Amino acid sequence: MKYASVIVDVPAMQTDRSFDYKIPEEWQDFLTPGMRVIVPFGPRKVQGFVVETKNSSEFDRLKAISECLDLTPCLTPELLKVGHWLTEKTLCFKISAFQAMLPAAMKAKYEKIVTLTSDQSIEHLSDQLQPFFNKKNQVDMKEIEQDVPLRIIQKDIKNGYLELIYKVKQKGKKKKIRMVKLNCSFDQLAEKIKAVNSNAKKQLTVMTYLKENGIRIIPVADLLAVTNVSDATLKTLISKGILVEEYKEVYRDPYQDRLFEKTKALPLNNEQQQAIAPILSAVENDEHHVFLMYGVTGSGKTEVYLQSIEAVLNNGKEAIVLVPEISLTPQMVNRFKGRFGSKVAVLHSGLSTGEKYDEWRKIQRKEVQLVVGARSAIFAPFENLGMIIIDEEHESSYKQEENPRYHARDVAIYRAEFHQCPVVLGSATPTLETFARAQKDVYKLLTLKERVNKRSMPSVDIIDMREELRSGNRSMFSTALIEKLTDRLEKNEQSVLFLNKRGYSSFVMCRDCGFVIQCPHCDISLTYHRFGQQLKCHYCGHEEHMPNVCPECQSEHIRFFGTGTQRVEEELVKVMPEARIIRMDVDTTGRKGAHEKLLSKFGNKEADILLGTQMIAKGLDFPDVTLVGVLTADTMLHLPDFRATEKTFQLLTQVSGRAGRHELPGEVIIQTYTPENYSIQLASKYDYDAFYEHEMSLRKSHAYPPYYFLALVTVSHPEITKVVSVTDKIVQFLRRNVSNESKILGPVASPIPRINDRYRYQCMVKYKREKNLHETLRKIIEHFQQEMSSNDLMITIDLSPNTMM
Ligand SMILES: Nc1ncnc2c1ncn2[C@@H]1O[C@H](COP(=O)(O)OP(=O)(O)OP(=O)(O)O)[C@@H](O)[C@H]1O
Ligand SMILES: [Zn+2]
Ligand SMILES: [Zn+2]
Repeated sequence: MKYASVIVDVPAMQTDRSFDYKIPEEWQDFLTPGMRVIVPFGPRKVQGFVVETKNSSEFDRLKAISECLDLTPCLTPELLKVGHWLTEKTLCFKISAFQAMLPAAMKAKYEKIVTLTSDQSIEHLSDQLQPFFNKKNQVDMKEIEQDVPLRIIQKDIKNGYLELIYKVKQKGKKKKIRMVKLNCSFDQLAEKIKAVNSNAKKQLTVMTYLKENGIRIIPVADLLAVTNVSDATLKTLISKGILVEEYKEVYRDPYQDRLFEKTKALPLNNEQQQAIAPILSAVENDEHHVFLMYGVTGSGKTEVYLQSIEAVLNNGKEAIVLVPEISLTPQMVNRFKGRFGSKVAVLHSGLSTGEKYDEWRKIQRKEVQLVVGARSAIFAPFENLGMIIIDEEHESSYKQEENPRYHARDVAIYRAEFHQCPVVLGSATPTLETFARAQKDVYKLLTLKERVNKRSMPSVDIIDMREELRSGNRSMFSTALIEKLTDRLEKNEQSVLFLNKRGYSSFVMCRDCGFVIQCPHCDISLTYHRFGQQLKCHYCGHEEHMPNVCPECQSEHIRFFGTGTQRVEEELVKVMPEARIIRMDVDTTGRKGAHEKLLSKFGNKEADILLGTQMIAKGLDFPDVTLVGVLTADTMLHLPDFRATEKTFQLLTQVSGRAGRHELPGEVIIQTYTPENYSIQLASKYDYDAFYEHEMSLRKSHAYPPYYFLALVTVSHPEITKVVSVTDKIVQFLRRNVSNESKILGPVASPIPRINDRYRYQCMVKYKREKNLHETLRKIIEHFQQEMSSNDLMITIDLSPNTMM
């Protein structure tokens, strides 16, 4: 008898371990760890992951596995290890860790389909399977399962003749394209052409086209386009039996119809050569090191990545490149596709569930060797990893803000250790944590001090907006900014205007009584969206219509405050009516592909000014951009977050880096109400080193990372008294169980004290060494387990909190 240990999909403390099941006879040969199964669990049947198979079990009276969901493991042995580690590291349930590593398609409802890998495969199929594929190349798994044992199907999958795929039940998603196929030989076609009535010109056109070009099968859309006939003509040919219709599954590659200009490795300059040498040596010798490539904007970091990857692929290994979601622009993707073509899979949240699954399958089937993607691409199921690159290492989006609360950088280092390969972290403004490690030689520091071709960094002017106001300028643009924008317009150069929206929204306030409209469920003001005159809550999604009068005092003087991009655009049109403006924000980029269209319009110089939010801060590389304006530099400075200054510094540096990247020199204007703030001052001088020193001393005196580690416990419940008493108990328990060296802050209300009608309290542990902290935190969860499942209590623990919100 064989047994399987299974982690079941019941996310709770009591079930957060593996359970043993019997493996039915017919599946014993092929059931391997990493496959998903359905098992009886109490009165129900649940999904689970097989984590181990074995010949004996210490338990008796075991139930048997009811169903196998995979015929190929969806998690490699290494990823299973990563899952266990994630559980330890982030205190999440094992099942959450495993599920986080799979594409969404495999968590949704789906049908299982078995398909032939190619037309020739049918000849090699087992006798029992052949009949299913005589007429079609895709068969529902349910049909086959009834007659053919799974191990026979699995054998043909292993041999590469069949593939099992999951088809997500999705509405309106196109995953097949309509094709027409010739239903006779070319000789027969020639006969038919002679026989056709010469009045049927359109039919003749189609038939002749197919014959002369030797085409047997073609997408309908293409055929219609080249022959200029209508669908009705094809229908006639189909009804005559000359053509047959067929739907063919295609990879939903969103970049498929773009052509990539092939690029070649550029000769590296001196600094680049010095930076790449140790990386290449690690690749050659299969050594695990973490490199920090600290290079100013435009210093050619990406070129170094590309050539390092080339070495990895030449070595027969695979690579993962993480880039922040918002800089995963077509421009960025093109740089990788241009160099590595079809060896690249791209994973980002703009793809549909099906598209993501297609890209993931390319990795699993070893059809690609390189993945470029956002955070979750770190779980790409490569088995022969040769390098992991994290571009813009400092980006906060690398941390997942829901369970499992992991940081992609930690996962990268863990995986790279396993594969004995290098990790390259790149940034012009590394996080203090990372830079501190590089200073201590835990990470190897590689420095690119100069821009490519010794181009100078753009010069930065800080404009004090309070001065502007005093001298009578009440608009949102300083005199200097307007002057420079006008100058660029005259010279036919381009400008980028950046509006820092984070932590700053357009709220609605009554000018008479000062009443601010708040979300009825959360203690936060609603954000005004001009589109549809709606007020929205960014935390719970609540929406309401903009009122005409103040709900408090009935005054009509109720207005929205704050500067949305739309407002800026309107104001800008007033002062510079002749400028062509492209606005990029959530409203203009909501539709799929819109982002890309707007950027390529700007790239083609169909506009003079690109106006946008965070979205335009990164990765953009346009040769004619010579001016960058930051409208309000300080909106983020005042967030209740110890990283607020660091984030401001990073953002200002990134934005400034968009100007003067090619032949033309660049200029930057930073408008601010707090010009004396050191992060603004030092960003304007590109002085990361001084910023690092200054910020480190503050972190030290306030006991924040990187000097201390943090653990944040957040408690929420619909009743405030409950929240307070639970948080209080937690704090007391922590005090009894951590060392004197550690500091415990709280209980206090969270910076947003109520979300979605739930009150929120928190406490924080600051510690240097605390061997038993995980253990202690686990005990807390265990203690409240009962109330968490029955009494609507929620406790979340974040062991690397990014924000304090
Ligand atoms: N060795 C080289 N010779 C000539 N041009 C180069 C070289 N390396 C990079 N470049 C070019 O210089 C420009 C800036 O390089 P790249 O985008 O790689 O810099 P980066 O450091 O990644 O920038 P950022 O972090 O600001 O996005 C690009 O247009 C790139 O093609
Ligand atoms: Zn009022
Ligand atoms: Zn709300």
